[in-house]
This record gives sequence, structure tokens and C-alpha cells, in this order.
Amino acid sequence: MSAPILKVRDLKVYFSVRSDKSWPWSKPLSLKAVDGVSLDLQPGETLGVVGESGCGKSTFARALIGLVKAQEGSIQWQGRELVGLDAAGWREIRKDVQMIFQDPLASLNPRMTIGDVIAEPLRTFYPKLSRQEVKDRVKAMMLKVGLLPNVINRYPHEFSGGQCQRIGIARALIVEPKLVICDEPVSALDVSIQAQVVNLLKQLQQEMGLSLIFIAHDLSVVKHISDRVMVMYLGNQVEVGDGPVLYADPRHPYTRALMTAVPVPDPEIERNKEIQLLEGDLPSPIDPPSGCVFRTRCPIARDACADHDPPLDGEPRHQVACPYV
Ligand SMILES: Nc1ncnc2c1ncn2[C@@H]1O[C@H](COP(=O)(O)OP(=O)(O)OP(=O)(O)O)[C@@H](O)[C@H]1O
Repeated sequence: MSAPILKVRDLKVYFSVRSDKSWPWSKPLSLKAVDGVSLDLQPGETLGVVGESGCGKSTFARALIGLVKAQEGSIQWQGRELVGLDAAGWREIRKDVQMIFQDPLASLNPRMTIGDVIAEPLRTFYPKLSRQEVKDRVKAMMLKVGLLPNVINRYPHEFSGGQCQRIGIARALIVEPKLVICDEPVSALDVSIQAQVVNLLKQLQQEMGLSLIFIAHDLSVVKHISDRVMVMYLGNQVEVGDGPVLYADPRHPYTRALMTAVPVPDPEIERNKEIQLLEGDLPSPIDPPSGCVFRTRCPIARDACADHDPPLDGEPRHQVACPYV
């Protein structure tokens, strides 16, 4: 196995929030959005990150690209420490690490033609390229993502959601990054379009040898694209495993509950599958449960779970943060 391109150790991102939003002098509280995440990402690998809304997926992704500040821990990109990097340092990293956002239209500047939108990172990182070179590269990239170059002078609002996401992908890939972080890139799209965009990302990932971090709410979306999957709950990792291993044998009760939410095409399996629904809401990350953060919703919780925060444990291909599974 080659050296990891990205190495994250015990990453913590806490936000300071007011106890009373309407009163600016109220006591500041600490919201634990990401609370001790570690992982290694290999070159060319795709990691799926899943968990319900509010569990810290976006904050984790944003910390990796410097859009939010990590308080503790380490992010090493090709051996270079990123925690504590200044703005100029982060700008250098963004040539190699690009991000694709959830809402395709909102992430595109409505006053720029799509040619200019896609060209923007190229102009930032390669200011010496001539206008013609930029145009040629933009057109080549448009073809790669399935957009006809003759629409280069149109504006984002003239395109459908799926096409806007193709524009977002073209913009992220035009500088030939090594890692692309996709933050719920298909959640805002119609189900019929979701598979097209996932397949396009998979194809480009293979063609360009990219590493991908692909964030989604549910396990079915990341299944066909991920080599490995990380399941997050309330800022913590609860299970990490090679895709086929984790899908065949989900161990953590939270992963099992997420899995239950995924419909199976075979009606017999669907009828017979063990239903394990999640009860209650996600606890507040301002005041998370003691010990295991999942214990308040866990069907197999016992008294000891309130005392110990279980670490990820198991063989490297499949690790679970629960001693009782
Ligand atoms: N800038 C911020 N200031 C304060 N709290 C924040 C900020 N950004 C996120 N949070 C809080 O951090 C927690 C994790 O949010 P995050 O958006 O990372 O979760 P998520 O899993 O990506 O959810 P979603 O799928 O809805 O995007 C939430 O409680 C959220 O309200």
C-alpha cells in the first residue's frame, strides 16, 4: 500500500455559539461539530462519509479545505500539516484539493457565464495561461463532463440542476486536483439525475486518478462509488470499513439503522429485513451524552455505555466504535 495522501488524526472542530441567540452578551457555549475524527486516505481512493443531518459531515469536509478552523488534531496533506496554516498556505493547497457543493445553482456566480465560472480557478492558479489556452481547456473540460462547448457563453440559471452540478464538477476538476471533496453533490437533484452525476464522478475519478471524499445522508448513494465508508454520528466516527465488508456486515447499531432506511429492490428481502428504526432526535452537540454519544438512541445500550467513549476498534478493513457488537 502506498503512503496516504491525506492523514487526519483526532480532528476536533468546535464552534462557539451563544446560549441565547437574541442576547449577544449571553454565555458562549462550545458546539462539538467534529469531535475526534481520524482517517487515512490513499491516492485514488474514494471514501464515502454518511450520517444524518447535523452529524458533522460538512464541517469535517470544510475543515479539510480550511473553510472552518480546526481547534485540535492534525490534517496532513502529502506530509504537510494543515492545521494552523495561514490564508496563503490554504490557497496553495486548494490547487490540489477542490470541493463540490450541495446546491449546484447557489454555488455558481449568477453574473458570470459558465465559461468564466469554469475558468475562474484556472486563472487563479495559472495566471500566465493565454486567453485562448484557458478557453481551449474550458471547452475540453466541458466535453469531459458532458456539456456541449457551444453553451460556453450562457448563464447558470439557463441550466437544469443536473447540468449545474456538471458545471460545478468542471470548475473543480479544471485545475487537475488530487483530491475532490464532494459535499452532498446529488442531494438537491432528482433521483433520476443522481445516478448520472454519481456515475460521472466515478468515471472522472478513474480517468484522472483522483481521490474522492463523497458525503451523503444515506448509505445507498455512496455504495457504488466508495472503496471505503465512514459513518458519522454527532461529530464522531462510529464505523469505518471497506465498502463490500461494511455493506455485507454492518455492525454498529447506528449503521444498521441507516441501512434499514435503504429500500432493497427485492420485495421478499425488503419484507423480511430486520427493522431497526432510530428513535428520538439527534442530541444537541452543545451537550452531547456522556460516554458513547449514540447510547441515548441505541437499542443495545447498557449502563456502562454512559461511562466510556468507545474508540474505533477491529481489523483495519472494518472498525467499529462499540464493544458489544
Ligand atoms: N458555522 C457554524 N456555527 C455554529 N454551528 C455550526 C456551524 N456550522 C455547523 N454548525 C453546527 O455543527 C453541527 C454539524 O453541522 P454540519 O453541517 O457539519 O452537519 P452535516 O452532517 O453536514 O449536516 P447536513 O447533512 O444537514 O449538512 C450542527 O449542529 C450545526 O448546526
